Amino acid sequence: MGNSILLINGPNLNLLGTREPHIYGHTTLSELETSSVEHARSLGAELQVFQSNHEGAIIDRIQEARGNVDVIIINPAAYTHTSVGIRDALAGVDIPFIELHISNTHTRETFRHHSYLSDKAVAVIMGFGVHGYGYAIDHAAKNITPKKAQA
Ligand SMILES: O=C(O)[C@@H]1C=C(O)[C@@H](O)[C@H](O)C1
Repeated sequence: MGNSILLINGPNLNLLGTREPHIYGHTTLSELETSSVEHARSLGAELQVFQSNHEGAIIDRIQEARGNVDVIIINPAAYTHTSVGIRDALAGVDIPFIELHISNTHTRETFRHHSYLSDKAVAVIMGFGVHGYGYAIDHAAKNITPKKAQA
């Protein structure tokens, strides 16, 4: 069996498809999650999906991943720019993660230019729209060796 991947989407991404489609596109969260699971499976990997509008719920889900997830792909959405807690949770579980954004945050408001996560991420993917999720899954499935395998 290939890598176990956890995909986490943060606040307001449950509105994908109708939320500012000129920025985030017309794909719904359900469509995105379904295609992501199928894409991971085609690469021999297993993908779990999670979305929450609540910082603590995201932190709890990250903590639950310790010992049973090989790679995390996270679009923290607005919490990218505010959350030390999510940063600390990712560091605490010691699971490699890819930070993902649908938009190129550096072309947007200045408050979106800083991320509390990027310096700890294996990689940051942004600006490719929802196609970025496929790119992240490709890398997570094919190019990241689980830490347990490194021991
Ligand atoms: O592009 C994205 O996926 C990110 C999504 C959000 O909801 C914003 O708060 C971030 O600033 C950007």
